[in-house]
Amino acid sequence: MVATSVANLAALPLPTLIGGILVVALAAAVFVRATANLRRGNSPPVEEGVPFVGGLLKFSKGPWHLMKSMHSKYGEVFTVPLAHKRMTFLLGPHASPHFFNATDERMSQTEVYSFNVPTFGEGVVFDVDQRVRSEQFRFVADALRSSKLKTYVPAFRQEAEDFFAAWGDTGVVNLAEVFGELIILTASRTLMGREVRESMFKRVADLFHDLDDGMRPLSVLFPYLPTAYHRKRDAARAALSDIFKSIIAARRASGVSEDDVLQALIDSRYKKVYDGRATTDQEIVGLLIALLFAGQHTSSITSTWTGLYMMAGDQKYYKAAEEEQRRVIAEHGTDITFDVLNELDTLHNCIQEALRLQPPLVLLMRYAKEPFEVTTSDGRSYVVPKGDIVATSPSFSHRLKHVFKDADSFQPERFRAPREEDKAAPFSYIGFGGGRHGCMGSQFAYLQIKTIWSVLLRNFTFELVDEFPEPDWDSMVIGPKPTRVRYTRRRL
Ligand code: HEM
Repeated sequence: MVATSVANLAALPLPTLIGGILVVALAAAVFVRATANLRRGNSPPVEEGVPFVGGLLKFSKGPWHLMKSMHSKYGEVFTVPLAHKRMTFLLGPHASPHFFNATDERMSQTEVYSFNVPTFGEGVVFDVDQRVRSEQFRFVADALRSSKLKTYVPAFRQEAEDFFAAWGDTGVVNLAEVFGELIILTASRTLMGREVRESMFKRVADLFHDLDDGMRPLSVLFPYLPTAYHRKRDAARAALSDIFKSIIAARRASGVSEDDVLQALIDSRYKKVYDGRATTDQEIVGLLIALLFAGQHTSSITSTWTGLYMMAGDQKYYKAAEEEQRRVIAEHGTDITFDVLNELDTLHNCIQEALRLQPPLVLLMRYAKEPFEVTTSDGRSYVVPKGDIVATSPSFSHRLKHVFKDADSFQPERFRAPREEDKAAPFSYIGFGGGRHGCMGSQFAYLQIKTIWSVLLRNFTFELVDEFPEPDWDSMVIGPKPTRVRYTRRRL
């Protein structure tokens, strides 16, 4: 039967044959799409004109333009085909609660963030099931709770003062580079521990650099591709693991307990899984690396933007933050403590506003494990099908003009009464994410950035040498393009 049909086809003139094939292919495509839509119910609008690869190309230029054009065309919920996948966006405080409030059984992180496994290591975070992960995050939450954070402030201060003591009376620096170096120093003291800071900082910082350099846009799709960067990453991961395992062994042998996150992870025990055993060395190293990754670029980028916005224009906000420092010095003396940092509302709001305008994590993602319904602010209901990557975006949500007045301008006072624009609706402000997986290090980050900027405000004035920068969309975590500033030493 098949043979006969093929013979008949072969007898047809070529143009007729090609035409016939095209008609059949077109009909098949229409049928597949129509039945797919039926199968999916009323799924969100898809950018039909964009072929698979087209979405990817637009995306590779930075997701901002793609989100802007799709949002103006379709509203808060839409789907973009990305290579062989579909990414459905839920943008703004009306649609994004579906993202932030969903249980892990409905919207999972594992599928979309598992590219981190070669970096963080096996047996932790995205390499384990949800029950184990939530226990491991409990260890992290304990290590970062307020009573512990208080003890980290003197270390932040010491590192910042020593670092800036090496600056001259005046000079020109790239702030992003400065904070990149300083944040790994503070992290080494408070997260990795005294041993690393005192005797092997340079080696660990170099290894961390190689590990970080091995995480590139290509690694998201192909984390195990045998590239030179990935090989260096794997070697750095193994070397870091050896270093930390020997530190852990020495601490266990000596019985000495330190005040740092490493110690908190060593002392952690599972409650609901693994028969209540303690963390293994491999898990401790993996969690520590995951924390370094979560906090390093995000904090250094936010420190940089905070400074750049404060010193831009007529320096209105730099002067206001200086005034605030004068006030706390008059009240409490020159010490920088946990309680003093908690009084710095102006500086706090400047950091918050820098993070609103320039959140380093532009897209947050999950994987839809089951279909779910979402209703837009104008009453349209869609069913997002199982298997979609679901994304929301701090950068996009933070610029919505109906949520934030004059959304493109730097106005730290928007967070204070009577405006309090971030509180008008849940999930309006998502620089630290929110809901079930909100950032566990937000308080740590605020304390660290406030300490560093307090030291700077008390000792230097700044001016921009270059134009105010654009974001650099080529990186994984988005920061400003290199920008030079001039510092001048003075005492407040
Ligand atoms: C300005 C600095 C920071 C920013 C902007 C930031 C931002 C974020 C965001 C947006 C998320 C949510 C990710 C998602 O929903 O997929 C997140 C999660 C997380 N962050 Fe941060 N972060 C910062 C600093 C830190 C620091 C310093 C630490 C630790 C020392 C940290 C630890 C974590 C952890 C453990 C999670 C995962 C929480 C979970 O999945 O349940 N972050 N962060």
